[in-house]
This record gives sequence, C-alpha cells and structure tokens, in this order.
Amino acid sequence: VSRLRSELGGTDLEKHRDLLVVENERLRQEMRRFEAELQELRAKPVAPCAGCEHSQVSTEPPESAQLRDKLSQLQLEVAENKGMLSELNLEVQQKTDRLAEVELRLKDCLAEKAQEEERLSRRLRDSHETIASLRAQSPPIKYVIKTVEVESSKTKQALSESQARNQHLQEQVAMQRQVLKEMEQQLQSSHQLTAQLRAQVRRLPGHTHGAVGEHAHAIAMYESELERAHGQMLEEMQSLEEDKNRAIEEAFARAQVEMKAVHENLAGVRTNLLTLQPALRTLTNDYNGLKRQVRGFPLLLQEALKSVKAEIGQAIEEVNSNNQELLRKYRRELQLRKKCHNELVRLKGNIRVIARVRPVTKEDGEGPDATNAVTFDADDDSIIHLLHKGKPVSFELDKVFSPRASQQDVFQEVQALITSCIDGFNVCIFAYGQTGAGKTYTMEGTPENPGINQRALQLLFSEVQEKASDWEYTITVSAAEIYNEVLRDLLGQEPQEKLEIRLCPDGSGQLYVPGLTEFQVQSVADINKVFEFGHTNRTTEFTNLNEHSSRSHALLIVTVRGVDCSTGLRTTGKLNLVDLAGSERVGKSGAEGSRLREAQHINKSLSALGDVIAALRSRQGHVPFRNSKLTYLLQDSLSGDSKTLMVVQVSPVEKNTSETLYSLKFAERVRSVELGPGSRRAELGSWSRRRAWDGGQTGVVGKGGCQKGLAPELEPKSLTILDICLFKEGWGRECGHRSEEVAGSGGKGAAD
Ligand SMILES: Nc1ncnc2c1ncn2[C@@H]1O[C@H](COP(=O)(O)OP(=O)(O)OP(=O)(O)O)[C@@H](O)[C@H]1O
Repeated sequence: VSRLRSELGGTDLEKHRDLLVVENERLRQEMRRFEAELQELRAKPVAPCAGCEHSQVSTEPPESAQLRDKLSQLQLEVAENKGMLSELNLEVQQKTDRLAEVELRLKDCLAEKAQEEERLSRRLRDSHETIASLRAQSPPIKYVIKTVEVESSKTKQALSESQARNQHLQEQVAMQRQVLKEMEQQLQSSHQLTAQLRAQVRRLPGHTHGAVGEHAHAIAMYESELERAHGQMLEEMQSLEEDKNRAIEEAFARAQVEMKAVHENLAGVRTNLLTLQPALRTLTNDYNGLKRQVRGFPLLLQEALKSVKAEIGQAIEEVNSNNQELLRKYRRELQLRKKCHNELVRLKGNIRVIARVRPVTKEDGEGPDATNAVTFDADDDSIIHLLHKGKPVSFELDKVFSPRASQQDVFQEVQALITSCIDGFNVCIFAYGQTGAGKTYTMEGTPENPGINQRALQLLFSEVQEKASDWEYTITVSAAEIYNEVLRDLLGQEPQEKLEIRLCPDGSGQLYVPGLTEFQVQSVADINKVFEFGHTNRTTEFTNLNEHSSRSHALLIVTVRGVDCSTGLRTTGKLNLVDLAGSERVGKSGAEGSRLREAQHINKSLSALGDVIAALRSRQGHVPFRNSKLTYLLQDSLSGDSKTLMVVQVSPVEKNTSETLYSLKFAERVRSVELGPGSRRAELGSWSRRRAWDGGQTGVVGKGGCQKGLAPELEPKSLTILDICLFKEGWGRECGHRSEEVAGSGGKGAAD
C-alpha cells in the first residue's frame, strides 16, 4: 500500500504533470512567437528581385498578389490552427486539472489509507503485545494466541498480495513514463521541424517568384507537418490521458479492494479481539485467583497438615484405646471361653470315658466264638449293649463309637481336650482294653490313617500357628514306656536305662524324670522322625515287639509352653497320650513265669490307676499315686486340675465278652469319678521371674524337668454340680447292674 501510495501520490507523477504543463506552455510561447514572426512577415513590403523590372510593390505582378492571398489564407489557417492549439491547450489544462483533482483524491485516499494503516499497525502491535502477554500466560491462553497468529498471517498475506499489485502498477506507471518520453521526443522533433520552417520563411523575402513558390510550398509542408504533429500529439495526449485515467482508476479500484480486504481483516481482528477480551478477562481473573490461592497455599497446607496430624493422632489414640479395649475384651472372652470349656468338661466330668468297638477281624476267626456280641442304641450314642452268656448288659458311657467310626470321628471327640492343653491344662488320654481290642490302632493308627497321637500334634501345630501373632509357643515331645514297673526313655541314647521319677529339688513338690529326653518339634515331619526313632529303639531292644508292646504302657508326653507376648502370661500344658498294656486278667490266661510277672505288673498298675481315680473322686486326703510307676509319673496330669479321657477299646466278638464286660465296668467306674474343675497352669510374671523359672526347669528341653505348682486361686473346688447329681443318683449310674471287680486290684467293688 505504501509503495502504491508513493507511486501514485509521489513526486514522479507530479513531475510528469508539471513537465507536461511546462511543455505546453513552451509550445504555446513558440506558437505565439511563430505567429508574431508571421505577422512581421506579413507587414513587410516585398522587395523587388535583382533581375526584376518592377522596383515597387504597387507594381507587383498578379502572381505575387495571388501568393499574397494564399499566404494570408495560410495565415488564416495558421490562426485557426492556433485556435485549435489553444483549444487543445485548454483541454490539456482541463485534463491536467482533472488529474490534479484525481491526484488530490488519491492523496486523500492514501492519507486515509495511511491513517487506516497506522491504526491497523497500531492494532496489530497491540494484538502482538496481547499475544505476547497471552503467550507468557498459562497453556489455554497459548491456544488463543495461536488463533490470533493465524489471523495476523492472513493479514500479512493480504498485504503481500497488495504489494505485488503495487509492483505491477509501478511497472505500468514506468511504461507510461516511457510513452511520455517518446512523446517528448516527438514534440522535440516537431520543434525542430518548426524551426526549419521558420528558417525557410525567413528566407522567403530575398527570393523571387520562384522563391515565393518554394516558400509557399514550405509553408504548406510546414502546415501539414504541423497538422500531423498536432494530430499525433492529440492522439498521444488522449491515449496518455486515457492510460493515466485507467491507471488511476485501476489503482483506485485496487486500493479500494485492498482497503476493503484490510478492513475485513481488521474487522476479523477486531472480532477476534472482542472474543478474546472476555476470555482474557476470565483468564486474568482465573490467574489472579490462582495466584491468590498459590499465595495462600502454604498456609492452607500447613493448616491441613496440622489438622491431619491432629486427626491422625486422634485416630491413633482411638485405635490404641480400641486395641486396649479389644485386648481387654479378648482376654475376657478367652477367660470366658476357658471357663465355658471347663464348665463343659466339668459338667461332662473331668474324667470322660468313651468306648470304641473295633470291627470283627480275620484274627477273630470263625464260628460261634467270632460272632458279634455288641449292639448299639440307635437313638443314644452313649449306650452300648453286650450280650454276655446270653444275658444282655447295657452300659452308659460318655460316647460309644461303633466299628464304623473313623479315626477322625474319634479324634473329633478328643479335640477339645487337646486344645485345652494349649491353654495350660494337663491332659491325659488313655487307651484301655484287652490285647487286640484296638488300643494301638486308636492311639497310633497306621501311616495311611494316623490315630490320636499324630492328629493331636498336627492340631497343636495349627492352633499354635494361628495364635502366633500374640503367643510364642514351644512344643516338646518325650516318649517313654513302663514295662514291669520299669520306666524307660524311648527317645534316649540308651533305652535300656531305667529312669527314676524324682521330686524337684526346688522344694515345689513337683516331680521330674532325670534323663528323660525331650525333643522340640515344629512340624509333622519332626514328629514322624521322633516316632520312627522311638520305634527303632523299641524294635532293637525287644525281639518280640508285638507281645512286648501289649504288655507295656507306652507314653507320648507332649509339653506345650506358651508366653503371651503382650501380657507376659506364661502357660504350660502337658498332654499325656497313653497306650496302656492289655487289661486281660491273669487268671484267665493262666500264665506262668515271666508272663505271670508281666501280667501282675500290668494288673497292679491298672488297678493303681483305678485306685488313684477312685481316691481322687472321693476326695480322700491321700491319693495313692505312688502305688505304680504310671500313676506316679502321671500324678500332675491326674490331679484335680487336669482332664482325663479314657478310650475303652472293645472287641465285639463272642469269645471276648468276659473281657469286654470287665473293661466296660472299669470304664463305667472311672467315668463316675469326679476330679473337680480343671485349672490352668498359668502365671503372670515379669521376664526376670520367667527367666528364673526357666532356669529352674532343669532339662525341660533335653533331660527331664520339674513342673510349676498351681496358683492358689486355681486350686480345685470342693464340690461340683456333678458331685451333687452323683450324690443324688448314687454311685455308678449303672443301667441295671453294678461293677463286680477291678482288674487285679484285689477286686475292689463298685462301691469304690
Ligand atoms: N477301629 C478299627 N478298625 C479297623 N481295624 C482295627 C480297628 N481297631 C483295631 N483294628 C485292628 O485290630 C487289630 C488289633 O489292634 P491293635 O493292635 O490296635 O490292638 P491292641 O489293643 O493295641 O493290641 P495290643 O494290646 O496287643 O497292642 C489290628 O490289626 C488293628 O489293625
């Protein structure tokens, strides 16, 4: 636009116009001078020629008059031409005026355009500044800036197009200049021609008639030349004028179009700015808001942190107090559970007796002797019926397992007792019965179908594992046997060595077995190793193991020691799993020698067991624990705080009914004895006390050990609900019969 402006409104065009005016003026002066000369020529009298007879004009010939007329005619024509030329000059003047007017308009337009441009560039500058400020702001503003940039580039493009058009116009103007130059040249040549003519005219007076003719001819040539030059000049002027007008109009039209485009662009930019302004305002507001927030953020954060800390502290306190409360509740529940369990056991009787009838086996043979003599009550699983010598006898025990009962069924019945061992109770589980009645099967079982021993240890492991978060437990096992009243360590290096049961030297009155090996076990694999080791000891020591085993009491002693991590409460529970020697009576087998001695020892120990239980039940001041190695060894576990389960194994066949009857009577008698409520071997003590106590337990892990005494508040109660019931009902709760005698004990009556 600026280029166009400089081209159209610039000095070049003005110069051209001025030149034209000057040229016209010069031409006009020339014409005037020419006219004056002609006038002079006309006024001068024609001088007589040298060879001519007439010396005066009045005497001039008619040819000269004719020439004179012609000249005057020519002069007239010249005058006419002059008039035409002046007309032309006038026209040129008019056109020049119009051109000046157009130029003025153009100037105005250009000035307006310059103003508009100025305004536009100002806006553009403002836009750029806005864009720059927007760019410096957040990413959403960047997007807006991009839009503005696109608009600006459009404007730039329009500008460059305008510039190209200007260039074109400039070229056209240059062409026009060229044309003007050519015209100038033509004018110059016409001047030259005029000069020539003038020279010829000057020469006219000194010539003769022939010279006048020449002169007239020259004038005619001059006139025609002048006419032609004039016509050419007019044409040129006209075409020049037209070109100029056209160029001006075109330039004006282009300028208008460009102005329009610029205006449109400007309007676009304005609308963009208008749309941008609210966005910018919102952004600015947002930015200010954010700035305020950011300024206030550390304070907010601090406050939030403070409140969160306070909340966390409060939550921790709440959790702590909740934990304390839960711990308190847990302990209370634990106590309650134990109380309930004890109450249950107490209501059932601290000595529980169950019977298990084995199936008839091939070993029982065939025929009448091998017929089944045992039946069950379909509605009551605590009743067993025996057909003895044709007479039906019924017994009520705590539970009776038929031959169909699995090892798991039996174990389920004893499970609660085993768990109570973890809580610090002493437990004894006896398998009682004649040889071949299934004692070993119930206690040890087979590798594929293990009995109570292995299942009990498995249960202990899993229970201990469950409580591992709160309690620390160690489980140790010892294995011993009592054969002919001699106690041997089945896990020791020397199984033949006789072990003694001694009082703890600490004066606590507890017993311990010096030299009895204890293995700490942590898994079933450990137990299997221990059992294997014990079994190997037994096999190498005795040639006839089956016979030997049926004549000895086998004991598996499991000790569970626990410490409550939060309270320091310590518990020790002992689980005695005893596979008793065969209970068959000596008189029946008619044994002699060593067999007789064996049988006497067995009978003695079994009857001692009966005596001890009877003494405990009747709360005698003296309980004869020392009458046998078995009762002496199990003294702690049979005392008033302990729990005892006797599994009476029964052979179902006819030939064994006497022994079965005898066993069931023994069971019934034992079941009726009440040991009083169990108490837990537990104490709350400081770690120093615990260490001192641990130190006193000589050989707890290793060789032998003493047991801690009872806490005075956990001593047995003097009378239980069951006592009262039994007192009411009478001893034995028989079902239509009374016990006759107790194995080998010299026939203690049922009244015992
Ligand atoms: N409930 C039972 N189910 C299947 N078989 C049994 C069951 N009880 C015992 N038996 C089988 O009866 C036989 C004798 O059992 P077991 O050896 O356990 O008797 P015991 O009383 O231990 O004899 P002993 O006093 O001689 O050791 C074994 O072959 C045993 O597998």
